[in-house]
Amino acid sequence: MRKLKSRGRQETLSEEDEIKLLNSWIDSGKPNPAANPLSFDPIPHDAPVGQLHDGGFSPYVGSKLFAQLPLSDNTKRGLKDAKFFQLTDIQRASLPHSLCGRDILGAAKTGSGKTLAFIIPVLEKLYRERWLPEDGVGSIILSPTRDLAIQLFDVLKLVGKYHTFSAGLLVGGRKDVDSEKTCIHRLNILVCTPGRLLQHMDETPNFDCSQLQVLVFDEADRILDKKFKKNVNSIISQLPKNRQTLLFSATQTKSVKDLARLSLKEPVYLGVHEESPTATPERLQQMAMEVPLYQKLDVLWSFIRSHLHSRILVFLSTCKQTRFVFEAFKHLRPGIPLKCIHGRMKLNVRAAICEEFSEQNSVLFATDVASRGLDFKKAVDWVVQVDCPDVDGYIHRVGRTARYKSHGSSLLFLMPSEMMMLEKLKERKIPIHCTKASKKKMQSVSESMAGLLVKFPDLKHLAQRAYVTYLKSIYKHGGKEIFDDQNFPFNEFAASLGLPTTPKVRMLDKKNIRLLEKPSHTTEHGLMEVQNTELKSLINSDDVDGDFLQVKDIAIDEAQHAMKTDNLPATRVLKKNKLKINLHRPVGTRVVFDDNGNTRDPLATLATDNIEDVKFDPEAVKERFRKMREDFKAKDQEDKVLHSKRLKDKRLKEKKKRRGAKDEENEEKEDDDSVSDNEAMRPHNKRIKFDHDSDDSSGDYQKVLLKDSISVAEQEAIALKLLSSMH
Ligand SMILES: Nc1ncnc2c1ncn2[C@@H]1O[C@H](COP(=O)(O)OP(=O)(O)OP(=O)(O)O)[C@@H](O)[C@H]1O
Repeated sequence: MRKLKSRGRQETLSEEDEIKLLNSWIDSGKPNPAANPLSFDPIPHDAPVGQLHDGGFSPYVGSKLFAQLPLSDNTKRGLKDAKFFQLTDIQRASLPHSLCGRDILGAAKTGSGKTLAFIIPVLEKLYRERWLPEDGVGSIILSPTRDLAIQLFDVLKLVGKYHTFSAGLLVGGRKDVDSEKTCIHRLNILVCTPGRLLQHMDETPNFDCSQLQVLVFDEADRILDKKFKKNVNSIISQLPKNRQTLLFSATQTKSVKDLARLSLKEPVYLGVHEESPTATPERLQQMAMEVPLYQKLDVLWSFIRSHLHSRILVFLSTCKQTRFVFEAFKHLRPGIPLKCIHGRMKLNVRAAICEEFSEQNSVLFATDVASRGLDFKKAVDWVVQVDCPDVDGYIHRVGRTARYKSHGSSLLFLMPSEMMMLEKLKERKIPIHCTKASKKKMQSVSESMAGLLVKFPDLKHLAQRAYVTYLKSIYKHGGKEIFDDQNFPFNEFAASLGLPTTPKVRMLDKKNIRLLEKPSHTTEHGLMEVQNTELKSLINSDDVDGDFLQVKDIAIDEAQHAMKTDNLPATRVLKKNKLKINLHRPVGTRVVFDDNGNTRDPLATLATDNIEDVKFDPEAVKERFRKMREDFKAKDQEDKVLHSKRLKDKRLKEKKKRRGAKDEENEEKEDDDSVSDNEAMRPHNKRIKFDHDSDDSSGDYQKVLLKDSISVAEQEAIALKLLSSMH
């Protein structure tokens, strides 16, 4: 039984009654008696959630059912179809504010329903503004990953299915940019990743966001961090300031520096679980285990072998590691289906794999591409973290289990040098218990791995790359205390992957290049081979998860330098980094083009046109290009402003025209309706109209009219005549 507050009295309703009440409101097609979808009394910013403010009546603060909220029927029906009836904590706390148009900074545990907390206000805002497809972009929902964007788009389609807005999913990795360009101006709600949105802002001429009403950042702290900083700043600079901004995350940023660039207006901070004793879901059981690096695969294998009837999500830190462990374990056949997703896979393949993972008990090896926001259809039983992330990363990874009302467990492997992570987790109110692997159940796989690597050379290559990328990732992210290269067990780790020799790794950072660990075999050929493999893998890498993008340039410089000095075999250089040098033309010679755009021989040009050979001044050229770029940018900006103004005017005109037409139509309809109220009038009016307007006065209709117009006296006279003739 629960108590429901309503006008001046308290009703006690059972859960069943609440649902009945909800259904009756929805089915009756009438608005919720406690709500008017088109008007809102603003709630004071400091109104405590769950209480009436100012002693007065507020129908939605503290609402427990969606039916009690002042939502449009379209949204309510969408929610009902999706079987969303009761509000979660974050929905209950945020919707009353977001529906009033306030900016929100929402923080709530993973799996607590933050998605609906921003999808509903987006739909309602556009509904109340009577947004039409021709009005263009009314709302943008930004997601840090493509996979999460797809999921958000699905929820939007589910809940918004009775609305008439057009919505689009704009994410990288999809090749249909051109078809997006042709229809983007007709989309009202965009769910996108920052990169693709910016691409359209820069490249699509008729893409106009000047009317934007609501901007949403899901996983806001991630989108606002340095990886997306440039893109997000550019996006924000092109959006109108007069908009509503909603930010949600399980690890919300409160950094003034991060938020300042968003121009928020008196944002309401809602940390609904701040008073909770734990920062992670209460139904989540969390364990940590001390595992030396070289035993990680043995422990992971043994864990999988003893949980064959579970759905297990295993996080590793780089794409190569993920691929290697997946491929190697697949050959070893643990007795449960294995799958893997990482950033280098195609988007649709990743989506299909996630779908499959939801359908059957299996193990999914994943990089952090799956760590934020993903909501697998069926509950994940275990989240295993083979490599230790930072605390925020930990919260999001374990958040893939124990979602909404389900239970789940997690296991974190910590190397002896990482044990202080336990303290950091406890400081952030994350209850985690230490555990040990059962010796009886431990099985070693390194020997089998070594056999596999001999049999499958590709796998050996993958193992070497996994080794290199892992070391680089902990070197870059782990900090000195974790990565102590003097005592690091390089050889044992390589052996645990089944590698016969320890690859030599050059740690590259901006300042210095260090060689770590003497290789266990020293033939020059062997050494070269590994170095070159490593360079190649770095240069070719678009390994988003491995985070080696910064290293790329150095690696290329090195490769080029090495080619010059040491005569090392050539290493592939990225196309875009190749210097385009025209060998036939001396450097510093002016290039002259003829009217058709063809280059002319410089000497011939000198002879015929008497043009002086201009000395090449790189600084001057740079300066000229810089100026040209600035001019272009300014011009481009001007054009954009002009274009969006034109579009806006056009839209307003069309809207006015449409509304005018609609009003006329309504007036006509009203006229008609008022006429139809007086049934006797309609045929009469019509007839008169017909009679007077018609040229053809001899028609049937006229005859009927004539018949009708015989007077009573005439009728009597005719009747009398008939009677007398009968007698
Ligand atoms: N009001 C509700 N009633 C029933 N189920 C709900 C409700 N709100 C959300 N859910 C369900 O709870 C699950 C988690 O929701 P959601 O993905 O929005 O969580 P989240 O807080 O965004 O998680 P994360 O922080 O991991 O992104 C989903 O399966 C969703 O369908």
